[in-house]
Amino acid sequence: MAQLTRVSGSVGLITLQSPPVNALSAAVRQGIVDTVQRALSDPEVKSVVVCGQNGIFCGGADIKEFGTNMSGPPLVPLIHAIEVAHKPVVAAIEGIALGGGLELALGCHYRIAHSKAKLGLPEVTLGLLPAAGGSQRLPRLIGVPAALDLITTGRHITAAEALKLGVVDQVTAHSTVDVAVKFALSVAGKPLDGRRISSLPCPRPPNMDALFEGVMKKVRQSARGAIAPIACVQAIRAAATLPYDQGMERELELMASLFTSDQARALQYIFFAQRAVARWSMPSGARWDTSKPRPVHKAAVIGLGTMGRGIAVALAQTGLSVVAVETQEKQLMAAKQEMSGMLERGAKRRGVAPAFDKIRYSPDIKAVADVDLVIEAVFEDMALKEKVFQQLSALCKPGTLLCTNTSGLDVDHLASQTRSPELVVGMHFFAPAHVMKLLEVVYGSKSSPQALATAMQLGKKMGKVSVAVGNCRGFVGNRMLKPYSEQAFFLLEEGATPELVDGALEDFGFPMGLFRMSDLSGLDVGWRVRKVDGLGKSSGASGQQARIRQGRRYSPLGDVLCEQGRFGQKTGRGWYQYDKPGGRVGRPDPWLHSFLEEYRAQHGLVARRIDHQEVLERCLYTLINEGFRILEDGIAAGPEEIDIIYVFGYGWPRHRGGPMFYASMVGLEKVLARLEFYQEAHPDVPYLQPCNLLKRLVASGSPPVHKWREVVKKLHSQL
Ligand SMILES: CC/C=C/CC(=O)SCCNC(=O)CCNC(=O)[C@H](O)C(C)(C)COP(=O)(O)OP(=O)(O)OC[C@H]1O[C@@H](n2cnc3c(N)ncnc32)[C@H](O)[C@@H]1OP(=O)(O)O
Repeated sequence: MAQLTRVSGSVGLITLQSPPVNALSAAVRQGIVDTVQRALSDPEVKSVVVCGQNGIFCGGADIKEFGTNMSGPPLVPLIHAIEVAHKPVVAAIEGIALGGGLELALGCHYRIAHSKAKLGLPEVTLGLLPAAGGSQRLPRLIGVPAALDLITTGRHITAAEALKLGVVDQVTAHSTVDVAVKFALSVAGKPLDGRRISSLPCPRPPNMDALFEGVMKKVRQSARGAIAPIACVQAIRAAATLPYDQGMERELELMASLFTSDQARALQYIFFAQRAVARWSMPSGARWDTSKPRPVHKAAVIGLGTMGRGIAVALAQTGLSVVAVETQEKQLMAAKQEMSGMLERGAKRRGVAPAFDKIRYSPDIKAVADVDLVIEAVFEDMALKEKVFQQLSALCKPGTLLCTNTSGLDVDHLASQTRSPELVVGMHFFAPAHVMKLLEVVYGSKSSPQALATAMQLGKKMGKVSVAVGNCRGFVGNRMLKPYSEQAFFLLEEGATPELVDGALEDFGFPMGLFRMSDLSGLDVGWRVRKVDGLGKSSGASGQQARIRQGRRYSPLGDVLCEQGRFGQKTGRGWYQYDKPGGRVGRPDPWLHSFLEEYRAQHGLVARRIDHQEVLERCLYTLINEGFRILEDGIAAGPEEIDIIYVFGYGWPRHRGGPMFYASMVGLEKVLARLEFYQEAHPDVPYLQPCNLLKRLVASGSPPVHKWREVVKKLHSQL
């Protein structure tokens, strides 16, 4: 909806009214058409200001309408009608002007923004392009290179940057609407020819072909298979080379191919999933909107290894007072030095002063006495963590929340070491903790809703995408990774190479295949865990028996490499070879290929041809199958939790929407059939056994992914 009022005698003020972000729903578009028409035909109105209700200009097209039978007036002619108006129209931009919102403002003759406003064309992040003239008007207004940057990244810019680039004409720290109305009065009756962006020539950059070629190459590389960024470049090229009308035709044509694409559906699913996971619930029925978080002003981090350093820096950057505890003097000094650098670089990037004074370093764990929350980040060793939790329980003031940054150890067991198990939760950060967006917040069987609410709120404050999950070995992310990596090892045994497996996964869209990733994080990490689990020691025996552990198929390949000191990048050798220890560029290693051949011969394995499809099906479908088990076990409340964890923490390509969404796109019948097929071929691999929930969903006609949450809820209520 939109409302027209007359202010200051002769200014027609059009206010968009559609909370929470004044998105351009059918009703709002109709409202704009009607109010613009009335304002332009009213002889008393000499100029017009467009603004949004509640200090928010406009969040763009109503994403909820996509995928429905869209009705109401389309945006392009609506914006065109504003641009060709004979009375000046001024956009008063407060809060946000995003997507269609900014395109609407670009159709106005003047743009005035509040200093705190954010502007952008984020359509690419939803699998689209700015197709209400944005791809044609923006390059005409600010030039091709700047438009390429904004449109292909979808980044939001500040009002100050918008002014510098020429997106807006003026920035004010006062009431934007008042300033815009005053300005509208001053330009009433003045000629508008130079103010209609579509009639401006697009500035042609020197070496235009080379520029577009270079940008296209860069975009293709970073897009990892996403089609929207490429279409954005093509649309801007049309702006730079074609007259406006033809450019608009090209924009429409490109948008048509994106609008109904699976990628757009996947990206829009992720947009809503990210918001859905913030509305967490616990099996007890406790929910985000009924559980009050405790205030956290002061926090402590125990253990200043890589994770602890990142967590402490992230907390300090959030504005909290932090006590950073490291009992080993040498490690404390090293941490202090590195964390100062991290704070300095972070502050420089954000244009603020470094938060050095927010962190107090201490070698003594007693320094936690007055904090509101502790995050334990010591080495991943249960005995050590047990001891720390016993100490924390004795030292902290009553009511202090105790969190463990473990990547998979039992939160309930740690809680049992304390006097107040209801105050214990897991906070699983991802390295580097001050950069990575994902936070798995793990509630144990005794965690109180308030404890979970506090950790979730803290995560949000830290700028993390926080996902609440139940307690089990590996939680959601690492638990699903296990069958995935197991299949990759089996594929090597059966004839694949690390580069073949990685190539398939990277073509799918992962930034790094499993073996490349394993070289980066260190092969010894998993080896240590396997040894604790009673695996991880190569028996030296040969034949099939050597590859059966604890009653199931097991591949000792990774263990054998570790026994040879091949830990990955840090030792210069792993699944790949590197120029030197610490080298970053991995090359296929002939030694490893011979080693695989010898290994197969030793174990009576005959190599066969493996293609990309088999790699994807075996690695990804077992991971998805485990995702269904996680839903069945009630560890994640819905597929959205799993998908957000994989997109934000595990490099799953966003344009494929996360593993569970991907399964729904592939078709659950197909996933089930392929799992059954592989299970028949490998009966000694339990992870290939299709899980009951998957079978149940297929039997009930494979409902769409947004219905799974309800199915799972029903399933649990029947138990
Ligand atoms: C015809 C095709 C044309 C396409 C052109 C386009 O315009 S595409 C859309 C371009 N716009 C965007 O991509 C903006 C998306 N929104 C955001 O980035 C953020 O929501 C925000 C506007 C920056 C606000 O962020 P904030 O953190 O303050 O709040 P939330 O993200 O939680 O959002 C509040 C609720 O508003 C819903 N919402 C936001 N934007 C839209 C939108 N464009 N359409 C529909 N709904 C939107 C959001 O889902 C939240 O709703 P809840 O029900 O509370 O979850």
